[in-house]
Amino acid sequence: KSESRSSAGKIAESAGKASGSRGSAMIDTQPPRGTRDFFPEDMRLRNWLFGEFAAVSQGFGFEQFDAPVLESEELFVRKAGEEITEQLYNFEDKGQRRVALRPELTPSLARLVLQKGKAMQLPAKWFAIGQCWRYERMTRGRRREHYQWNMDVVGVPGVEAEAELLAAIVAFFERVGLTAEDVVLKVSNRKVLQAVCARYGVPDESFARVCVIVDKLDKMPREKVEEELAAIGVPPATVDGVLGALGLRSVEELGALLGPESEAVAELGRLFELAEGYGYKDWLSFDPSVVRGLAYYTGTVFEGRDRAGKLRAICGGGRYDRLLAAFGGEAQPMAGFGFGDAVIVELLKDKGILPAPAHTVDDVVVPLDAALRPAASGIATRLRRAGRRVDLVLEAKKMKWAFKHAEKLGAKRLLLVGASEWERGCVVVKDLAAFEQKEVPVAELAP
Ligand SMILES: CC(=O)Nc1cnc2ccccc2c1
Repeated sequence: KSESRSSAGKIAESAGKASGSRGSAMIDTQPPRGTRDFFPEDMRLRNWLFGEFAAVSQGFGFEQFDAPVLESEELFVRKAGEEITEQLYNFEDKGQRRVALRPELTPSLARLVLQKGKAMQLPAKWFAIGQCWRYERMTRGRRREHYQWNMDVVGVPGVEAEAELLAAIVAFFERVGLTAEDVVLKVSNRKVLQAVCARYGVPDESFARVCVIVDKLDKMPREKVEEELAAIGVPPATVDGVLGALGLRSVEELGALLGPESEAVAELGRLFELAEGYGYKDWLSFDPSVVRGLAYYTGTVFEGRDRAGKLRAICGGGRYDRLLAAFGGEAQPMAGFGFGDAVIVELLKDKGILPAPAHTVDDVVVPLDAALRPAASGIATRLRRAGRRVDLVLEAKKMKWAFKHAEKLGAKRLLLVGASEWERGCVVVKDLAAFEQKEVPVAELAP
């Protein structure tokens, strides 16, 4: 120990010479590119947001899970040209293993369900709040990490699962003060595209890629989308048919196009009927242009958007019944959504309803002389055991300083431990809200 200390001492000493009074040359204090630090005031907002996510999830009877942010790369290797897999934050670790920082939580959920196997109690309703990563070229300058709230239902084949998930999203928006005038949940079903593709003879194995490409329609010019579709063998006539279906304006029109026995029509109709029952129908809008960019969706798809159309999707999700099979497991119906921590904050800011949670404590305790510090520490312990948030002043301070300090902290009470009162087994309690001051026996301190 002393050996390494002295060598560290030597390094510090030599560096000291190099850069004057400071120990060594200043490190770069910024976080890695595309990532964020959470100072206490940022952490208070994040804890508030995650608290709302968790409260809604628990209100719906969902159980929380988590998995490592580091996963085997194979979980995310999909051949559908998704942005999320093209920007995988992947590398080879020191054991020559191909690993990746998770870009989403759903594959980890699937892995846990497969790991649990027969022991899974179905239906399962699980939620998670986890950091997800992507590696974007510097050019875009976009963030490389965000936190995502996920809720998923495993083992329910009917759209009752999606209806429940949409209800949870609406419950969240209502909790944070947003209304159906601010936000719309756009709903569609990939079986629309599937039926149209089948009608035009698009091979099944191209379906996921078609969805990923068509999802880019609102992000790039139509010609570019047509080019990408042609590049995977979807001829222009088919592109017109496919894109035509995305322009439908009602479930009725959809029925006319796909016929009354279409599964998509039945599922969407049932979903809107359930939405009516929940009481959130006003939040929904059938929008066949909603495809979502994840390859594994197989049925219902949805996304939350600000009605002003200023922001990117707030959240998104859908049904993905084939993911477990794709991982070599027994197929189970699954549906879920992801809800990022970035766009929602933008929206709340725009609406002027972003909370600013303050740091506060209940009590400030200060010994009025050094000899009474042990007594003051005991007072703090007593109050903390009673559940009070206590700021114990750790250095010798005058009353005036303590008073200002307590005011700054927004404390409810200032407790002064002074010699004469202590001899009587009391402390002075200043009630900072009622501007009252009284002498209180220690035993009566915890309110
Ligand atoms: C608006 C935003 O920060 N989006 C974002 C940021 N980081 C990510 C990281 C992985 C996957 C998706 C991501 C999405």
